[in-house]
Amino acid sequence: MTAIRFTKAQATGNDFVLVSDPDGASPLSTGQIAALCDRHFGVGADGLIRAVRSSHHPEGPSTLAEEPAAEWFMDYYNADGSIAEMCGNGVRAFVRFLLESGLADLEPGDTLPIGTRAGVKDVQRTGTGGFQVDMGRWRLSGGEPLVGADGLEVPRPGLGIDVGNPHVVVALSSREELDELNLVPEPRVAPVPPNGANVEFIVPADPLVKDGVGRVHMRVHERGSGETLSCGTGAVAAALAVRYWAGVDAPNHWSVQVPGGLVQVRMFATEEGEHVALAGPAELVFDGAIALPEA
Ligand SMILES: N[C@@H](CCC[C@H](N)C(=O)O)C(=O)O
Repeated sequence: MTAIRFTKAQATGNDFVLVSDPDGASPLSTGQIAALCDRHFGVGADGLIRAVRSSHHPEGPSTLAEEPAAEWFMDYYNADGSIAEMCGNGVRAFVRFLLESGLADLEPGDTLPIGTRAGVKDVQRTGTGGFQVDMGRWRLSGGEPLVGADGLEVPRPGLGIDVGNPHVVVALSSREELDELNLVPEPRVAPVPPNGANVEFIVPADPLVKDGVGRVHMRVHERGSGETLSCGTGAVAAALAVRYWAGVDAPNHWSVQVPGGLVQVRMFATEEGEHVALAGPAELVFDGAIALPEA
């Protein structure tokens, strides 16, 4: 059995195993990824990220055609080994890893473009030591499915939103209802989304808007990972959904409280239409080596 070196990272409690494979020479099987992410027999994480040079990744040609400066590709997998298009917390952890490994530089005010399956994402440092990611365009998608969950007496309507990966956001009536949800069983979405979905349950804070910033509490069940302490793309979808429901006077800056901390979501105009950005912290936790099971 060969050993693999890894770094463990977290971003508002959403945790990741990061492995460096600059030449894309060591792809991991679904079973190997699930074994590394296993919290009892492996490192334990919500997802795994391979750092691959875009020039050596199968999706590299489209990445480099979009942005030739996107040297690094975030090759993201969920804890069960399934592929995801994008991870908002993961991209901040990925940039922290690139910087601390000496694989990239990012001066305050500069931008580091990162390749993902959902296109190139521009990352900047924030004034508080974290990172802000321009998540790009978003769209309503998947209609208004009904969502059932352990703890809800009857299914509730959700709102489908695509922010590079699929989400369904469900509004609950109180903090008690949010706290009492059991998100170990996967929420039931009907009709079933063709590619699955991450499901966010939200409750507006009281007051909803304070000092011009919208505020919302969120819990999430992630596709391929189960309940997590945070989901960056989920926080973006939650803020977009609440703004959509709140109407024309709703703010374009939202603070999303998740079990693992606080992230900021901002909507802003660009030449190609509205973009949405996500900001928050990301830290490396420890390095190690672990035996890699046969593929
Ligand atoms: N935790 C991530 C999202 C990871 C991917 C997701 N589970 C999916 O399958 O789409 C985030 O911070 O956005």
